[in-house]
Amino acid sequence: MSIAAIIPAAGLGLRLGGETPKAFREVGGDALLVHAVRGLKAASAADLLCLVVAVPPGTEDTVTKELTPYVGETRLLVVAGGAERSDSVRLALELVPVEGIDCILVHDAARAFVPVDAIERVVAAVRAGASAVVPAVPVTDTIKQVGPAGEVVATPDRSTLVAVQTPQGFAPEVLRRAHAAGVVGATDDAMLCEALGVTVLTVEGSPDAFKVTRPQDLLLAEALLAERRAE
Ligand SMILES: Nc1ccn([C@@H]2O[C@H](COP(=O)(O)OP(=O)(O)OP(=O)(O)O)[C@@H](O)[C@H]2O)c(=O)n1
Ligand SMILES: C[C@](O)(CO)[C@H](O)COP(=O)(O)O
Repeated sequence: MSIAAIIPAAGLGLRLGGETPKAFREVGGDALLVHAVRGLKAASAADLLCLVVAVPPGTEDTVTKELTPYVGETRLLVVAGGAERSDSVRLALELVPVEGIDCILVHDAARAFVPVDAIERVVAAVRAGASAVVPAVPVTDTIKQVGPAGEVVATPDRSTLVAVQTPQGFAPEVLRRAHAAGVVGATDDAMLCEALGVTVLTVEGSPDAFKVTRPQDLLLAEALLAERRAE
């Protein structure tokens, strides 16, 4: 059995700013999307049967050409993404083969620097029988729940909170059912599974799997990459 991976990379990156869609912004001379593909390939090697990337409409051919040198034997499919992240994942999921896959990973292009061992923990947990797996890290801020006027309503116990990252891993049948259910407003794929009553398991994530979201995240990404290249 093999792995399939979906990379939602169709976002505009409005919080990051700039003219170029976020997945195509470069760090250390390569696009975030290229870094994300390299990470998945490094973690799953020959096991990665198929990679489906959702991109801004109109960029499919360019992205196919740019990613082909990085995928080796893995089958690469590039599809136009949708209005929301979950639409992009759903459109990509439609292209994932049904036969021969025991784990589907969904991985943000924006979390381009996730370490190989974090990816491997997700895959191992799915292969050990979990239906849905998310990498998680402890929350370092105090989190407040607020009301409509910004007033604090509650302070959840921080020891019960985690921040979740990608890649998120799924048993293929569960991810397909979750996306078919038509839930709107989900900000990750695990949330769609939770809506079905599926138990979502957490495994240890990594601070390096931060999501490039705002301009200062690019500075962090450059520093992280320079450190890795110096090792
Ligand atoms: N319609 C969308 C929106 C987001 N994404 C992808 O989902 C991941 C996480 O989304 P986020 O970091 O929020 O990216 P953007 O939507 O691009 O950011 P912003 O909200 O600042 O515009 C990114 O890899 C992004 O490209 C996508 O494929 N399709
Ligand atoms: C999927 C995700 O990266 C998990 O933390 C996150 O939910 C994406 O959220 P965004 O606001 O669309 O970046």
